[in-house]
Amino acid sequence: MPRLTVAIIGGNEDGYSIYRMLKAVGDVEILGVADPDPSSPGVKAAAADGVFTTADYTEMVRLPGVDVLIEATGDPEIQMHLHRIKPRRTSIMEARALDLMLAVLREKEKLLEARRVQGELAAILDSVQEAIEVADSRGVIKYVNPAFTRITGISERERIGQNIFEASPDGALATVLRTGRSVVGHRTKVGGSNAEVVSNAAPIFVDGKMEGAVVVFQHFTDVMNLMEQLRQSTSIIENLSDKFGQVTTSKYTFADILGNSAELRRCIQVAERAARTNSTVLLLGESGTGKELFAHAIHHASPRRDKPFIKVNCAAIPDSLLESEFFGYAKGAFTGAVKSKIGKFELAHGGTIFLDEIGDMNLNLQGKLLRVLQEMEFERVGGTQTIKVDVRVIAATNRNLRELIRQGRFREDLYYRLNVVEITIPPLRVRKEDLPILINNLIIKLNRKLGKKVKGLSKDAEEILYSYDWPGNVRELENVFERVMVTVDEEIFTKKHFIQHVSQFKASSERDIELIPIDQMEQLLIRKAIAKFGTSVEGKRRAAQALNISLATLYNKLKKSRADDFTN
Ligand SMILES: Nc1ncnc2c1ncn2[C@@H]1O[C@H](COP(=O)(O)OP(=O)(O)OP(=O)(O)O)[C@@H](O)[C@H]1O
Repeated sequence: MPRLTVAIIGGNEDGYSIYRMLKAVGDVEILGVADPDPSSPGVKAAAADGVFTTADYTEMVRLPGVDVLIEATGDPEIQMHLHRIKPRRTSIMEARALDLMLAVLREKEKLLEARRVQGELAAILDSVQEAIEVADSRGVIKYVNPAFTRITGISERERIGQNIFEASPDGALATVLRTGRSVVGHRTKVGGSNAEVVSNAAPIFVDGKMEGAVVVFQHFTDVMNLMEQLRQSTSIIENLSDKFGQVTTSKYTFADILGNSAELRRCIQVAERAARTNSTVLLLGESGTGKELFAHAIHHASPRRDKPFIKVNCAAIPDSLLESEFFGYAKGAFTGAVKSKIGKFELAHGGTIFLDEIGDMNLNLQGKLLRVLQEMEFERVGGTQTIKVDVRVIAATNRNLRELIRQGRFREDLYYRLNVVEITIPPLRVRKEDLPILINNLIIKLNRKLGKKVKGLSKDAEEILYSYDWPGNVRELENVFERVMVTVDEEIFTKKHFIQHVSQFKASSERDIELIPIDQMEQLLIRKAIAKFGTSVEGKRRAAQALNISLATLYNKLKKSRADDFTN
């Protein structure tokens, strides 16, 4: 088809617009653009495209073979002049006609854009995995994609043109057209096929009027498979994040155990030797002597050091929860078990489990623990799958296990299982030569922590500290120093500071107290501490600290005294 040749006079906005649009029209050739201003957008665009440009519009008239001169300046004088000088075969399109032409061209451009978008959409809809079906407001099916045919076995030719109210009257699409409301997760059989699907459908509104509806669906088994995969992934993630939050490792090494007394050195020696093996260790000793410190150090010096070190305080967890704490529970094991939970033995796999206050565990659980120690396998509470673990066990207690066995409160067989290596850490009162190094270290540590400059102790302070029996052992020593260092702002501590801040010293050295049975005295002190600090968990923690006993021991004593009024 012969090309229509045009020349544009005027490179301003109008000239530029028409230049751009004509450029996009296939069968029009632009021969030149004229404008006295070389920086006008029309002239610049033409020059960039290699199209002839000039400042003199009369040159356009002389261009050989030009069919149409487009006059875009709007200047009547130029228009008249052009009419006079143009060759006969050349037409002139004037500025007024331009608007009409531009409008027509813009419409064409929009149409082309719409076709392009339609093409792209069709390509997308053709490639999605879910089936798509569209019907107009009367229910006439207008579109189905290839996935529709793949899932239902119904071809596009068969389906398009049918009415959805006849083809699938109970389906999501018909429901949406009937109600005007979206449908989510609708499970149905596609009419005319055996495909069971899960669909989502929504109305299509144009200018507030429902023009039709669209449904997207998947094969039911695909959805079920996806849900199963999702469920499995969620459970893996939950387990991992559960585990991540709970796994701990050892915090102390043998270097953190201070003291040069022969008694303590002997314990350290045995513990170091035991660390190199997998043997179960039973740590005995009064409260605050450093049993937990030893457990950390043993794990740290063992080949398991990079694996978890998991502590379970058997006295702090109610009997009813201890079993699931140890072994975890399966989903649905009891009301409230909405998901499964990993237990401490599983968490400790590859590493060490530290069973603190083992003497406080109930007999029933002692039996279960014995089985795990023997076989290293167990089931989660409410679960059926046997879980095998490789865990090194360190147990500790400040109770007299032999006495508990005699009373029938501790299983003898468990005792022998646990005490493969038995280490009894001596109380501080029998190794007072460890006091200087412990005190020095405490002062350095607390100076740093509290921003103080304490240098040491006066002679009389040393005397009183050395003459005291430290029933709460190293923990008590730590608490006494922290209390004094928080409240006293002096570089050298004297006897008076300790007497003032440590009621036990007053009791033993300055005041006569009435003699009453020890257990009654203990209850009195516990009542006093609870009354002072309150019955909240934090209050109990502070009470235990003031009494120089562990929180677990406090709970125990509360339990034993049946002092229900103390407990929450
Ligand atoms: N030899 C030691 N050197 C340095 N610090 C020690 C030593 N012994 C104990 N401690 C410190 O004393 C505090 C109490 O120690 P730990 O908790 O290990 O005692 P425990 O015997 O496990 O007590 P409980 O039986 O009450 O649980 C801790 O802060 C610990 O770091």
